Amino acid sequence: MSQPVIAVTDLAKQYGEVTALAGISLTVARGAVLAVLGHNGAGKTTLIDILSTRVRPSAGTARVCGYDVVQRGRAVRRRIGVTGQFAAVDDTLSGRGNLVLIARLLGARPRQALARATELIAAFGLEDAADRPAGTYSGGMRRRLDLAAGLVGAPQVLFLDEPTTGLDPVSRAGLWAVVEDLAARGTTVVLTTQYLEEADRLADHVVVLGFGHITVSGTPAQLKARLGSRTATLTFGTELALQRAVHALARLGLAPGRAALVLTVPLSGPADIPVVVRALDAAGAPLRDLTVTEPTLDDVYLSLHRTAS
Ligand SMILES: Nc1ncnc2c1ncn2[C@@H]1O[C@H](COP(=O)(O)OP(=O)(O)OP(=O)(O)O)[C@@H](O)[C@H]1O
Repeated sequence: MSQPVIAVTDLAKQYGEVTALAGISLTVARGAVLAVLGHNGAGKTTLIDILSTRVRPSAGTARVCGYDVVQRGRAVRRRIGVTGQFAAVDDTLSGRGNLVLIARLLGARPRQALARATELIAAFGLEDAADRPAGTYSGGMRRRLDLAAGLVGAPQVLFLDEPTTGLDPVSRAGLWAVVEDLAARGTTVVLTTQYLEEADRLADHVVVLGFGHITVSGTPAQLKARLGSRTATLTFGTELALQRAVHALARLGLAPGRAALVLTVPLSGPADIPVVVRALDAAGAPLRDLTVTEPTLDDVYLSLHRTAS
């Protein structure tokens, strides 16, 4: 296996009495997308700040692109992009002007700089406003420009701290497409998010932080399989059929939830569906409809919170 692009070992950060990170270890492979989830104050931003060399760890080590973030900060900074928080946008320049300027500062020729700016403007849906001063942009447009600015240099590793907070659904989808495209081309992405849908959609690996510890870690599918359960929604044509079904399910040890002529039953494995259907048939409780819902990461997250509290 090739070297991980990010390797974190026993990383800890203490702010006075506050333990922001309590000694975490993780690795991220090239081109992978890691989503870091967690409650407010869980340590997500601290992790990003250490990996992007803004904050020094109190203990442990972190390497990005093979370079230690403390010893070789400059080498790390040359290879990463950090969007959102400190991308500087000049209000007097147009959106396009800002992006061209950054590209030029990063060493691109005028024509390349303009091409890169135009590509990013299109990716973030800023075409209509591209030639207006950035100072006239709405909050959401400004945020999109900030994100585009962080991507100008085509970094090897991109850190996105809550990248889509405050974006409308169209802009969010635009950002997701950009992240997917970058990862497909080999850029490693670490993002923090409050949106489980975002982690589910983008991430190869999810780490949930709780009070500075890794509470759970795995692929979105593994987390859902481990902590969520599938639910069967059974719809009946008559009250009689439903009553029979309730008794038949009770004999299987299942306690369904009920609303009108609909029962919802948590399932623990694939074999449960045929078992349930056969039991209902045998009880003379014909089904009008059956749907099975997979757990979402939201379910997983809520279940973790319930366990923690
Ligand atoms: N500069 C600082 N000085 C003192 N305490 C800090 C500092 N930065 C972070 N902390 C504390 O460290 C803990 C972790 O904060 P961090 O910002 O990493 O959490 P987070 O998971 O990003 O939270 P949020 O979702 O609210 O952004 C919190 O208790 C926070 O108050």
